Amino acid sequence: MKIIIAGAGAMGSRFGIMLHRGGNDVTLVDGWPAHVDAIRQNGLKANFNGEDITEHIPVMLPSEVKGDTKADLIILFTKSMQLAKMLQDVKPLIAENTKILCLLNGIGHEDTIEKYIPMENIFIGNTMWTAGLVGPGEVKLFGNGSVELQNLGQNQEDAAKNLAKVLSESGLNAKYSDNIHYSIYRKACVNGTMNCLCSILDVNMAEFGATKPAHDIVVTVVNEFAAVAKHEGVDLDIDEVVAHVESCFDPETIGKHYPSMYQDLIKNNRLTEIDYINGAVSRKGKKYQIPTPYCDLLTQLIHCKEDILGAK
Ligand SMILES: NC(=O)C1=CN([C@@H]2O[C@H](COP(=O)(O)OP(=O)(O)OC[C@H]3O[C@@H](n4cnc5c(N)ncnc54)[C@H](OP(=O)(O)O)[C@@H]3O)[C@@H](O)[C@H]2O)C=CC1
Ligand SMILES: CC(C)(CO)C(=O)C(=O)O
Repeated sequence: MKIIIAGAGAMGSRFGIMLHRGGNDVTLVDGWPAHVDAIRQNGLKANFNGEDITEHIPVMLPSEVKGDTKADLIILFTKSMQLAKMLQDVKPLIAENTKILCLLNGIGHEDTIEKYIPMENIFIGNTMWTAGLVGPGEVKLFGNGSVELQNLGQNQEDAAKNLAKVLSESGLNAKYSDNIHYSIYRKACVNGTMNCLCSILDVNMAEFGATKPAHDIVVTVVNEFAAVAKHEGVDLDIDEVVAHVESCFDPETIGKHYPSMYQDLIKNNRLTEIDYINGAVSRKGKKYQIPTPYCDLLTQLIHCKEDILGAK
């Protein structure tokens, strides 16, 4: 399958490497010139579960995208703030049947994608895989993960199941979800706790989980997400979601991971996706007249930290 990874940072590199090793025709598109140059010159280097590997995958800057070969599948892996621009940049690669799969963290990305792509070609989901950029052209990949996805358009269920099969054949452990908005809110609860709290407290997920107040904070934040989700027809099972969030504390699985927001803000002084996670819940809370004090404060604290660190 001809697959374009649109946004080949940490996660795009993971998916690119695994799909390429799985025999797919993969091309990376990324806007960071130093990263693109390094991949071109030396291949994409990864420490993959302890083993050092180099994968030689074609790579382009968005400005180099041409429409000579169309993609069967484009997997979006930008940061939320870069999504609209990337959709414009990859337009020449999109044919009538090109499927678009969005696995970004955050809530409501379909509202952006719908402006560029016909509904029948949009597939949305989320992933529990992790990845870290070590530097240009180099990533660190460890642990296990999974993907859930679903079609947005009608009568596209078989296509969604086929996409899950293609990903799973490359070891990405993907499954079709018959209620992806539930899965997205459930995953957003992980990010709405782990990402901001690890960034504010300067810890990994296992270290946060080992603190006494961790459980109470997780329960309160999940309740705020659930109250808002209910207004959108998504009825979260709060105990199950709390258990899912707390499964991230396990140092034997992904507990030693520093969430992507930590990598952005603390490691690289880059702006964060907070407005698409806790910030989205705060905005929706105001709209539905539901108090979301923890999400409001966590959003503001992350914005304070962005200002203090001069994040760009
Ligand atoms: N990392 C993780 O473990 C996980 C991340 N996610 C989600 O996946 C999506 C992609 O995240 P992730 O792969 O972590 O994003 P990255 O920050 O690793 O990459 C995203 C883009 O940011 C730019 N970039 C990254 N680092 C630098 C740098 N130091 N200097 C200049 N540009 C840089 C690059 O594009 P450009 O230059 O064009 O800006 C890159 O394509 C997000 O929605 C995230 O929340 C989901 C699960 C786990
Ligand atoms: C790995 C995980 C689940 C941690 O919150 C994540 O999605 C991220 O790092 O952004």
